[in-house]
Amino acid sequence: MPAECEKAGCHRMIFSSDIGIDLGTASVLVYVKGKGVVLNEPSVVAVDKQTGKILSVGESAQKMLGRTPGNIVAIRPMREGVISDYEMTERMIKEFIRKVMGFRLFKPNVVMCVPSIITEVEERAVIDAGTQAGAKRVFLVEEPLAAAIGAGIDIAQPNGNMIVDIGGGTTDIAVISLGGIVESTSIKIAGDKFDEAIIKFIRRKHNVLIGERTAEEIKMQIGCVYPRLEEVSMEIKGRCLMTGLPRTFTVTSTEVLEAFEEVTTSIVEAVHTVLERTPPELTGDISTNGIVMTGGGSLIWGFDKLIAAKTGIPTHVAEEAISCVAYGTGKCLDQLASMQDGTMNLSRRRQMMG
Ligand SMILES: Nc1ncnc2c1ncn2[C@@H]1O[C@H](COP(=O)(O)OP(=O)(O)OP(=O)(O)O)[C@@H](O)[C@H]1O
Repeated sequence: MPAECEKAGCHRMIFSSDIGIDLGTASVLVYVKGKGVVLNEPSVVAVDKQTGKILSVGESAQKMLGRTPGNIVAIRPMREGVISDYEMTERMIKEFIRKVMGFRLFKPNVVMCVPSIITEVEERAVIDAGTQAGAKRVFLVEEPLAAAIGAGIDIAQPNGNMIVDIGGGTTDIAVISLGGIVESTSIKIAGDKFDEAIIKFIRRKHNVLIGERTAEEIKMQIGCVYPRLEEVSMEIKGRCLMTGLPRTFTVTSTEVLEAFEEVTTSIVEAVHTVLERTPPELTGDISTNGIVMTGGGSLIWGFDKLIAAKTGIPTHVAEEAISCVAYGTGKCLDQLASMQDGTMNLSRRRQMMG
């Protein structure tokens, strides 16, 4: 809605755009009302250690990870779904808000998502980082709820749906009915742990050290959590631990499947735990509706097949799995517009004045 500028003597009309932010361990997505998802960048900040000056944020900062000279550090300020470096997170959000909104007289309302199980202190840190970064008010929504909304599930119905959202730092599993979370868990095992598993496996089996980015590439290109019909392989480069020299060698999808086993088992066990705690009526609904997977981690080859095989419940990966949470925060913005009494119609909500 256009609003008149409140500055004395100014009668320009200002358009205030509220925004939704998926503040993730691996990436930040920003949804602007009326425009959709307008930013999707890695959660990385590059800083000059001597001056404290931010050199770059997002895509360009990620290119520096592991490649910086002594005076520059490239930091991932979010770890395992929560803020690990408060100041850097705040500055990163500020930069992303500036990027999508440019100069504005009015501060935007911001809907941000958080894992379904976090402490009050961690929640408070997200709200503070958002307000310090320039939000008028920050509203929090649990990630699996936002993911379900973004995946197109009508969460308001008295009908059980299960969401498995595998991000970079956390996997959130939730059963949703009547607009709220009935059962859920959040484990700190997700995309990053798959990368670590590849690094460890290659060091043990091939005596070669590879970096995080190479591990992520392997995961995306040939990784799998369920046996592929045909084995695929890729040539990679690393540093031989015996000679200290560069070495090129081949890794196969069967090897990666083996490397992933422990991480995959933890996620499947968490899904089982939530299903076991779910009331029988809702379990019946879930077996009819199927399990919906979201988040970048769900794109590892065969995840839907694996969950379906281990639970006996049809499972599918949502379209635009990585953007579901951001779309969900966007749809929550519409609820903000229809708010009469300053509260959001979400199962658990917090709001703070900036
Ligand atoms: N095509 C793909 N195949 C496999 N993994 C992928 C793919 N695309 C992204 N990922 C992985 O998904 C993870 C990031 O997912 P996403 O952006 O949903 O997480 P996030 O929201 O940043 O994290 P969190 O919700 O845990 O805070 C990363 O580990 C990334 O490597």
